[in-house]
Amino acid sequence: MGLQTVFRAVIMGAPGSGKGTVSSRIAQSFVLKHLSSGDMLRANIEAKTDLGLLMKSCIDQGQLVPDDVISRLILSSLRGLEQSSWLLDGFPRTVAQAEALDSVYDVDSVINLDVPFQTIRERLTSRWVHLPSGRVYNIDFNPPKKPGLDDVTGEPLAQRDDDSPETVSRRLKDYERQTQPVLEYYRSKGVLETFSGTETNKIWPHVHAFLTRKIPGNQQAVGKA
Ligand SMILES: Nc1nc2c(ncn2[C@@H]2O[C@H](COP(=O)(O)OP(=O)(O)O)[C@@H](O)[C@H]2O)c(=O)[nH]1
Ligand SMILES: Nc1ncnc2c1ncn2[C@@H]1O[C@H](COP(=O)(O)OP(=O)(O)O)[C@@H](O)[C@H]1O
Repeated sequence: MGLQTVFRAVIMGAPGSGKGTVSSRIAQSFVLKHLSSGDMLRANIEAKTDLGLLMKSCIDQGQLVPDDVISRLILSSLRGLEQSSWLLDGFPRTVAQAEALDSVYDVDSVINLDVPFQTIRERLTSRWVHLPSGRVYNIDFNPPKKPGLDDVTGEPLAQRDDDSPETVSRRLKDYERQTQPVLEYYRSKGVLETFSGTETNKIWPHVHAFLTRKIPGNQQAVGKA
């Protein structure tokens, strides 16, 4: 073991709690690889891969995809990243997934974004995404520079099929039933760190301070906070 080691983290929170938004800030401030399960699944749908075609209706309806499918996808993406720090966003979402991850890697920290469901319902109906990159916008919070277009590529933004109010309700219910037990799982391992609030801009400084303590100095991007 060298002096500097890698840092392996998971970011958790209900759909719409800000995982993607906070993850992109983390990826700007620290040297680590951000892997989003939702982005990977949507990329498969866009590219019409066998996996994407198989999973599309499941995802559009707001249902979780089967544990073995997502576990295989994520664990294979982590292969080759043994020497890198990483942040998993959207995985694990069930205890079975957490156990699958655990069988291969120890997780150093789990960042839990705790945001009231009412706040989330309001946010998700005004979420717009650039599907190819996963960049996420919000009409109120972080609107694109040009309405309806991605800031970087200028390509059109889309609303997610699973962000309709009914589907959001279903996703929040599934979150309580299937994902909250994962928080207990990590709490019992002593790696859970919860950040509560209704605004990402207020939560973010606490996440940043926490990671600054946790992440080896050579993996902190200079001049960015
Ligand atoms: N109004 C408001 N919207 C936010 C805030 N933080 C994130 N959002 C938006 O809420 C939506 C959900 O955030 P996202 O990061 O995609 O959450 P995820 O589903 O947990 O990955 C997106 O449209 C974000 O732009 C906030 O503090 N206030
Ligand atoms: N770990 C996972 N297990 C099962 N399904 C997943 C997982 N990650 C993503 N999905 C599928 O992709 C959808 C979108 O996920 P994600 O982009 O993380 O959205 P959000 O956090 O906004 O719910 C989920 O509703 C689910 O259908």
